[in-house]
Amino acid sequence: MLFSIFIIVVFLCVFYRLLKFWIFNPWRIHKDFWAQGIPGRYKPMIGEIFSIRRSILDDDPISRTIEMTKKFGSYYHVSFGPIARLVISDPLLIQGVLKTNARCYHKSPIMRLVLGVVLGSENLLMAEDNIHAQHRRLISPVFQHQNLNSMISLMIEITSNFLNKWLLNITNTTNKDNILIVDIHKEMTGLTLDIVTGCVFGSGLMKDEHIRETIYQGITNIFEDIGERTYNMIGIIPIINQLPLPSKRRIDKSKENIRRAVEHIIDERKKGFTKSACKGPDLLDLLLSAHGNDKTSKFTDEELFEEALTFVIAGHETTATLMTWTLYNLANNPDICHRLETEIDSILNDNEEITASTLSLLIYTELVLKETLRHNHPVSSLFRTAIEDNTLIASDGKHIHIKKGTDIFINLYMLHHSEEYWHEPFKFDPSRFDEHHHHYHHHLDTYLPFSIGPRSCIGQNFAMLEAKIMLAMIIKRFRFELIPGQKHVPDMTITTRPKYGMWMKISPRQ
Ligand code: HEM
Repeated sequence: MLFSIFIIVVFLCVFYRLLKFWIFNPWRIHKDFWAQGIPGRYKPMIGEIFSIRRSILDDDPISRTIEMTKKFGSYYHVSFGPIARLVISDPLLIQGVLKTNARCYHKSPIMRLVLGVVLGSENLLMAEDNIHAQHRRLISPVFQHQNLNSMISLMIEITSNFLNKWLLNITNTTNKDNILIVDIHKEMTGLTLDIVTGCVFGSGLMKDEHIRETIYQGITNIFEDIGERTYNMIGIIPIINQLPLPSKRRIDKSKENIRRAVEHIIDERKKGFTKSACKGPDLLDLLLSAHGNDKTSKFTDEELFEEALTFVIAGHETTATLMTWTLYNLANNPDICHRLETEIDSILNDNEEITASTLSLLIYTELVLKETLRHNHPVSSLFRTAIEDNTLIASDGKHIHIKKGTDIFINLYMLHHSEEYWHEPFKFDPSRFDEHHHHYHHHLDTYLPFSIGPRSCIGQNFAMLEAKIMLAMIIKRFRFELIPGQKHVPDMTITTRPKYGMWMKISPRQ
């Protein structure tokens, strides 16, 4: 009897929680937005899932976001499944969430559910509040210029070896046309993974082909599964998200393999069996020696593992996506490509000796990367959730009261393509970032490729350094052409990588 009552109570509790999650909470938030005169629409239970899914199946995710912004403006409320969210592309609102009111926001549960299965919660990307602040303090010095500069030679060496392989394939005697046809995104992902793992793990990774393969394969598989799990909703519904379905089991297995490999690397380094492959300490050395002012707070083994993996996960797809779209833009804009070639030819010598000062001369190269970071931003949206009630102010002066539990979708794509802030926003034009030419002098932050505030990208200087080196070396040696008849669809799930790859014809320049 007692047992039956217990079962009924448990059942009612679960039922109530589900109702609250699916119906009461989102309804409360939407009602509040309507009362404040904020435009939007609410479809109970499913929200926008089907319309988003349709736009993905139709290979046109961008039109949807443009249409919604045209219809509702730079802030509006919708739902994603059971999650009520405010979509914002207004720069002042974005600044409020990421900077001014940052303490009222956490990363959204969606992100936690999607990436948390891989990364855990004790790392810079996922941790919150005090733990995040402590990790950020420990890690910030790791990315100082002096440390980054000592990584340049390794970045060059890895890129050079990589490009030599292309050349070898092209000059292969069986290759009569002297060209190579590749999925450039896959190539760039391989290259950025080589660079980031080289800079994090050093010789420990490079000397062991098995470990390297485990990490590469594991990360590739995990990325595929989490993308899929977001859109069939399995990955974003609590409890269901933990069920041992095939995708979850695959993720767990890959994660376990990666964990063993990375723990092995860390262990070897601690014992002094391996060392940095950079001129100075690598990221693992720097993590191992990071400590607070009191010299006592150091990372635990679990934290070390998670932070090292975070660098690899946060650092490779993003940079690869930047490279892919940069080459795409260059292939579509021969004049810009020609100007870039001229700059690179005049600054780089044939021995590929690149130093920090050579890099500082590659000004147009930087503009091309900056414009791609605007036009084809690798991270097109950021997700937050309000952990307490707070008020945001939009650039039109409107005060918006945000209820605790509201999800915020920061639409960086629309911010970077707003006609209000950018002249011809859909045109690829690196010169818009040229100090001498640019015509915008607004006080608002309208360009946020690396986000802003206490959670902005800690690897941004690393990423720009790496991208500049890769682009300069690639353009110095090769020319690119898009294979006609392809669809170029940005997959907007995690990064804007091209959904169907990016097939290009590569030929040597000299
Ligand atoms: C072009 C390349 C890159 C882009 C566009 C990019 C962009 C971003 C953005 C927008 C965020 C904020 C995410 C959020 O708030 O949810 C972020 C965070 C982060 N990024 Fe990057 N990133 C890039 C490369 C890298 C690299 C190379 C590394 C490491 C080596 C890295 C490490 C991180 C970390 C650890 C965070 C979390 C910081 C925190 O929450 O304190 N990123 N990145």
